[in-house]
Amino acid sequence: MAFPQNAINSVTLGGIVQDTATHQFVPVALHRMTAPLDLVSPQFDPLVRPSLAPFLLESVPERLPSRLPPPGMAQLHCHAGKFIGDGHSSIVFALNDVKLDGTPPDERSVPRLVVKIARSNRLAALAREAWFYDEMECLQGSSIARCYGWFEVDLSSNQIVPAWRDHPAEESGDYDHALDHDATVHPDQLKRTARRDILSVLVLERLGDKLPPGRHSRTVRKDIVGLYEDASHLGVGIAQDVRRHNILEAPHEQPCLPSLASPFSSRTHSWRLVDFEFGLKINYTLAQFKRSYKGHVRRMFRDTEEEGAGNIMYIYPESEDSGSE
Ligand SMILES: Nc1ncnc2c1ncn2[C@@H]1O[C@H](COP(=O)(O)OP(=O)(O)OP(=O)(O)O)[C@@H](O)[C@H]1O
Repeated sequence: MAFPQNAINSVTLGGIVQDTATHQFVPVALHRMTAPLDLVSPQFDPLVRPSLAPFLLESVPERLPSRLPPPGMAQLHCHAGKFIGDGHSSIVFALNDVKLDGTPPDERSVPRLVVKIARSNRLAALAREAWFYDEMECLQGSSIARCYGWFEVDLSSNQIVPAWRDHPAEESGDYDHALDHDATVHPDQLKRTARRDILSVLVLERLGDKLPPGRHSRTVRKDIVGLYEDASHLGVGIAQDVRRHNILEAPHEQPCLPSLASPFSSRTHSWRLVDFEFGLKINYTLAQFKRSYKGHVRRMFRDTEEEGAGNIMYIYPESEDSGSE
């Protein structure tokens, strides 16, 4: 039986929140959040000269209607397990002991899951990412991970999240740079930047390994370029964050769901994208998107190859190159 991405209404999550008095981990109940449609303000580059017509659309493409059924009321019970990875904004754990409405889920319809936990000072970034998962619903399961929802709970004064301390961000600045990507910052987002007492998470399908360092075949390169191309069809640019850490293998460890064909290219990808907090919704034509992501993807493959050859960790320079492959 199908288990749609909006079937879960609440999450009871163990292994993340600790009681400061007893030092015991306590389960917490998170409720489903809905990102308002205007949470992310689209960028609009005006078509000031006819010569810009190949690059700019007259308006930003509207969100495609959702194909999901009405939201469900399922309760997910789970426990945070192995640490999988982290970044500027979040910490990701595998989910274990998953139960839906009290029973283990049907493995044919519910994949292995992860929980992506916002750092206490990156609540706005996670909200932005949740918005992009909604915006790209038709790519979930083909070019991006399936997202089973955005959930939150207010923490009480005697609750802490040890993961925030145990997996600190590399840079300690408090400012949430995800907000730089909005022309107008939504009032909800401004409120979120002032809070430090919310546990905010995304529940995502668990994908495979990151794109490894080394030289990649033409087939892999084409597959990955196709992921960015798919997002462009929705007016979504994610070229700002092209890094091999955000390109993960499509899942193949059971239980997992089959990869779907891209609704735009009909190709079934072997790779998927994650991490959309720096996404842009913008009035670019496909040609302009291609100009923007191709250079970033080419540079990412070049760095990945050099990293494989010499174990060099690349710090990306500010300047961008672009052009066709
Ligand atoms: N759905 C997933 N399945 C498996 N691993 C994942 C998944 N999502 C994220 N990860 C792992 O967790 C790491 C951190 O996730 P992500 O890059 O989304 O975090 P972030 O804090 O938004 O990162 P950034 O530093 O780019 O802002 C990823 O590099 C990846 O290894």
